[in-house]
Amino acid sequence: MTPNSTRAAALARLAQFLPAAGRRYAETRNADDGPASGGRSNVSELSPWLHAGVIGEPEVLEAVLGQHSPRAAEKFIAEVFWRIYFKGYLEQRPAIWDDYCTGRDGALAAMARNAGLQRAYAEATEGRTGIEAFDAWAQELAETGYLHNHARMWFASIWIFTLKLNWRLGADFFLRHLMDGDAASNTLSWRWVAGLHTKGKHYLARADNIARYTSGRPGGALRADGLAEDAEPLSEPQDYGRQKLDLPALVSAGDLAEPFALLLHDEAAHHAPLALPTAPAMVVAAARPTARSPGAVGAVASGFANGAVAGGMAEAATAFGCPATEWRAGESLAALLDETGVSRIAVPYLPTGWTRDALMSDIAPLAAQGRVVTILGNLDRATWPHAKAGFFGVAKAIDGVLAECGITGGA
Ligand SMILES: Cc1cc2nc3c(=O)[nH]c(=O)nc-3n(C[C@H](O)[C@H](O)[C@H](O)COP(=O)(O)OP(=O)(O)OC[C@H]3O[C@@H](n4cnc5c(N)ncnc54)[C@H](O)[C@@H]3O)c2cc1C
Repeated sequence: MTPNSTRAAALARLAQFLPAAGRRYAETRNADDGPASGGRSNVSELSPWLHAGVIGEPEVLEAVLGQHSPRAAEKFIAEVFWRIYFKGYLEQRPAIWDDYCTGRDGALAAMARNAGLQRAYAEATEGRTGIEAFDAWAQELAETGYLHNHARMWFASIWIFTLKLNWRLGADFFLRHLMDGDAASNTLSWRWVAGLHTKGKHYLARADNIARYTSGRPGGALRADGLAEDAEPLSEPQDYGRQKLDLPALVSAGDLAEPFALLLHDEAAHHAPLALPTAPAMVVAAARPTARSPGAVGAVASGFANGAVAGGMAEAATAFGCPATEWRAGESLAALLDETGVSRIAVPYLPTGWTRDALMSDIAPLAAQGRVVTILGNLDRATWPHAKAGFFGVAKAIDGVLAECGITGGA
């Protein structure tokens, strides 16, 4: 069953998790206790809604700071900023995404010519490697569309260093199945595990660590025999230079004075986090989960994305009392707008990744005609300039950014 992608479900989950977002999170977040029908108790599981823009980071941080001191919530706040950091980092090095796509396509083509690789890939993705922990996570991912952060690190490490499979194929497997599949967090986390993000510093999974942090699973601790324990980090010839951020201007009510359409997409599926200064004359909804990969996208991940965008479209139409229409893949956005008689369109910022790749060729000509108003949230705008290199640059800016954005928890 596809989990409920509505904003009401996101807000309910936030409310349920809030009491645990302080010291409890800091102390227990590393444990992978397995899926739980009422939700895990030590991590928020908010990532699918955050990725889809059904709920926004500012409101999550505001709610957490409303219940916990900045000190007690420090760990949780930092994790939310990791998401924003990765986005800002990729925005300044978009070639990493382009090279990932090219490398993934090359790896898929190489696999199509190699029966041994096909077998190894099938064993890994179907959970038949014989490494108990890895196999459990492969199946859990396909069934639930979610993995705990620690499980993602161990899984990626075993994929790269023990099974010696191409990291891009693993990143692609994640994107095809994670409800929260995100071009920035996923690509850069796989690169981090491989030793490519922080050059020369890789993450090696260890059986004792896995057993310790999976001991709370219903079936007991997971075994992971035969892991590569002294593999070298991966390396690559490229050195990705940083390009200047080119952020859109702040949007004022004047920019949206004329009738405009609001675009909702895979990474901004709900109008509420956008806090529009004026109401749109119509809503246009574009869900493109199949653009995540040339391969088949899992039913749970695509169901969540399609549900989030369709639900967001219906809720926006009701909230603004305006018509709504779907913009399907292959249709012309310009033609769709011409039919409705609305000339301008407000587009929530399309970060580097497949959503931008899938939609931008239609949006760019409209932008060149001055018909597009791009909306970028204040928190991203304030944080991204700090995402120049390592996370440290963002970590030390967190207090200032929160103050600048007025995120105080009501204090
Ligand atoms: C190999 C690998 C691939 C990953 N792929 C993705 C991905 O495609 N999409 C994605 O959203 N996250 C990804 N992550 C990061 C992280 O694992 C998930 O964000 C987190 O597990 C989501 O669960 P949660 O909502 O319960 O997190 P919580 O622990 O409750 O954290 C709250 C929020 O903070 C953010 N967050 C937490 N940890 C991280 C992190 N390490 N990096 C970035 N953001 C973080 C998420 O938005 C999360 O919802 C990946 C990590 C690894 C190691």
